[in-house]
Order: sequence, then structure tokens, then C-alpha cells
Amino acid sequence: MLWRVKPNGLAYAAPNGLSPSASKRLCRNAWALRLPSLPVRRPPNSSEARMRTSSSRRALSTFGASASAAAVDGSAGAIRASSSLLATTKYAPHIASSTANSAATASKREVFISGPEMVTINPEHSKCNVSVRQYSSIMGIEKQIMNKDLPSTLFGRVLDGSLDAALIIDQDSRIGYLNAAMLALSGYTRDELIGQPLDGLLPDGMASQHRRYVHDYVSTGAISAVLGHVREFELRERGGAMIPIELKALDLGVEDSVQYFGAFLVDLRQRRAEQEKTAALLAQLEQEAMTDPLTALPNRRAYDAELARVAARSRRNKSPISVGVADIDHFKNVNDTYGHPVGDVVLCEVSKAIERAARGTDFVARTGGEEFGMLLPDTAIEMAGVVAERMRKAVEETSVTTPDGACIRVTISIGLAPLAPDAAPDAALASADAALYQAKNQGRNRVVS
Ligand SMILES: Nc1nc2c(ncn2[C@@H]2O[C@H](COP(=O)(O)OP(=O)(O)OP(=O)(O)O)[C@@H](O)[C@H]2O)c(=O)[nH]1
Repeated sequence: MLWRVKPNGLAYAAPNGLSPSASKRLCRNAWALRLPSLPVRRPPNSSEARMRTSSSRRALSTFGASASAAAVDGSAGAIRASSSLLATTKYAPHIASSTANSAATASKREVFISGPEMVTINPEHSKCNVSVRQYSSIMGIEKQIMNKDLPSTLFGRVLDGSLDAALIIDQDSRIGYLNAAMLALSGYTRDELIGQPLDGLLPDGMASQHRRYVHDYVSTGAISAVLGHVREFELRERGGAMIPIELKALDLGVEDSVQYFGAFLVDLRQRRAEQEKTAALLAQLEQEAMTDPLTALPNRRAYDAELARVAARSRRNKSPISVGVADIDHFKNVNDTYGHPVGDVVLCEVSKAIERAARGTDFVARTGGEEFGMLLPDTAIEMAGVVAERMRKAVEETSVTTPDGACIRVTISIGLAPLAPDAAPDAALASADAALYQAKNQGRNRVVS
């Protein structure tokens, strides 16, 4: 059983027996480590063997504890406390005799405690920033755990079989441990990486920065933006390609005067691909939601959104806008004479003609059955009249030939209105509608403003 107590007084515990469900619950609170499907057994090579012997094994066990408390190491320091906490708490001698920890842990004010009972670390209830209740039971628990005598190799097996990549480096950034997932991610063999500097796995320019972080941390305790946090980086795999990863780097403490660091790495490629797919799907949906499927022009929703956008811009810039409404004349006759599918073709040709006649900055939408909306930004009503007349003429000159060889020509009527910078867009649209009504009444195929 291993308790991890955070500075806010919350503690996370692994239940006895480390049942998969309980461990999974714990993993929800931890980052990265998932239960391995099958522990992988393989003889360690010499460098790993060094890492796994005596005190170095404790770095590995601390690494496991940081991940999810999914395994127990009876020989590891059962109680871990920061040196600053040790200096101030009256239990310091006992804790200190259990373990030593690094300055980094001190600054994070984290205390790791092994034991089956809850231990509360409450920063508010003590002048020395911690109060430890049930301390005496901790010492007893530690004894129990020591007696339990679980083999410390369990930690290595858990990490070996983790689905997430894991590695351990020393203070010289030399790789001391990699699990199978890390090898699969990097594309290297174990022998190619063990004992080698981490540099080859880092992106260009990161190696020197990484070394500086490690050096500053080891020599002055300066915590980098990386240590203890989940960050997104890139990993250079064997073929040179950069793999997006999520990384959590951990201080594993000092063992035999050597500072160790661990890291869990999660391959982000699949997540990124899914995110891109979702983004593309959303963009497509948004596009579809704003587009008229028959003519491929922006639809009413898009027109309203664009009207609100240009109206706001016009208020800021005090620039004139003109709005227009165009309607095909006697379109019912086209449908009645040639049928609805031919009417659709005519609608498409009319929309193309209007669009062709518009300027690059104008916005044309199909706002209803045989109705089109126009937005003409930075355009006074006189110039809007010129553009609308061009549109009207373009439609008049358009013809559609039916499969029977009949030639269909239609015309449009257009109503225009100015949108004053401080006026409501709806009022301008109503004025344009009124002008269209007038154009229809005056005989159609004309522009009225
Ligand atoms: N083919 C086709 N026809 C449509 C579509 N949407 C609306 N219409 C038709 O457009 C016609 C509109 O008819 P009316 O509102 O009477 O207007 P109009 O015949 O154009 O006469 P005025 O507007 O007064 O000149 C109707 O016959 C609708 O069925 C469409 O998507 N496709």
C-alpha cells in the first residue's frame, strides 16, 4: 500500500492486493500509466542491471509511485518528505531516517508516505506548514510493509509492460532505463539507447536547453517549466521523423549521490489525427450549415451572419453599406411550364449570373426559394444601383436550354436600400423589401432604391 499525500492534504492510496479495478481507479488520478496487459520478463542488460541494483532500484520504485502507485516496493523509502519539511517537523529525525529527498520535492512540498492508513498533511495547521497525524502508525505501517517484503522488481515489471512509454535518465542526461513502449515509440533497440545521452531523441535546439534545465536543477534547485508538469513536445524517432508527444517529467530523487529523472511519454499522433479529423468534420458541417445545397451560394443563415459582421464594421468605420433583395420574375411560370427540375437549373444559372456581376467585396446569398440577398459593403446607394443594374442585365442575358431544345430566359427585380452606420440592419432589409415590391409593381425587371 502506498499513499501519496499532496500539499493540500489530499491523499491517494492503492488498496491492498492491487486489484486491477482499484488500480484503474487510482490511475484516473495519476497521469499516463495504464495497467499493462502482460508483464514482460526479459534479462536486463548491464546498464539496466546497474539501474536496478540496490539504491538505483529505489529511483525506479519512486518512479512507479509517482505514476499511479500501482506496485509496492517494500525496500524503497517508505516515507518520503522534503528536506524543508524535515527541517521543520518534529518528526524529522524519524522521517529523515527513512529516506532523503531532493530539493525539488521540497519546493513542491510533496510528501510520499507508505501505509494502509490515511495520513493528513495540512499546510494550514502548523507553524512549520505541516502537521502529521497518526505518525506513530506510519512507523508501524512502514514496518509492516518492510515485512511484507514484496520484491522491488515489481516496479520494473509494471513499467516494462506499461502501454505508455517511460524512461529514466541520470543527472548527465544519460539514459538508464527504457520500457518496451519507449523502444517502440523511438524505433531504437535497447542497446542503442541505454547509456547514451538523451540528446538524440530531442528536437533540434532542445538538447542544450534540456541540459541547462537539468544542470540548473541539480546545482541550484531551479525548477524548469517542464519538471512535474504535463507538456507537449516532440520526440525524434530513429528515422529522424518528429513524433508529437505528451510528456511528464519527474524528479526521482537522489540515490548514491546521483540525481535521477523519469519521464512518461504518450504518443499524440492518433489523438492529433482524430483532432484534425474532428476539426475537418466540424468545418464541413459548418460549411454545409451555411451553404445552399442547390446553388452552392451562402444561405440565409450565412447572409444574416455576414450582415451582422459588416454592419458592426460599418459602425466602427462609419462606412456606408447597401443591402439588396432580388427576386426572379414570374418564376412560378417556369416551374409550371417546364417542371421543377428545369426550374432548379434556371435558379442555378440565375445565381451564377448574379454572382458574376457582383464585385469581389460584395456578398450574394440565396435567401429564399427564388430570392437572393445582396450585401454591398463600402458602397453608397448610388453605386449600389450601378452594381444591381449590372446584375439585372446579366440575368436578362442568361438563357437555359431545356432537353427539348426550348430556350428559357428570365428576369429579376431588385430592391435596394442604404444601411446607415447607426441604423438597425433589419430596418434596411425592410426598406429593400419595400423597394423590391415597388419594382414588381412597376412592371418587374428593374432596380428600385
Ligand atoms: N424549381 C424550384 N422552384 C422553386 C424553388 N423554391 C421556390 N420555387 C418556386 O418559385 C415560385 C415562386 O412563385 P411566386 O412566389 O408566385 O412568385 P413568381 O412566380 O416568381 O412571381 P413574382 O415574384 O411575383 O414575379 C414558386 O413556384 C415556387 O415553387 C426551388 O428550389 N426550385
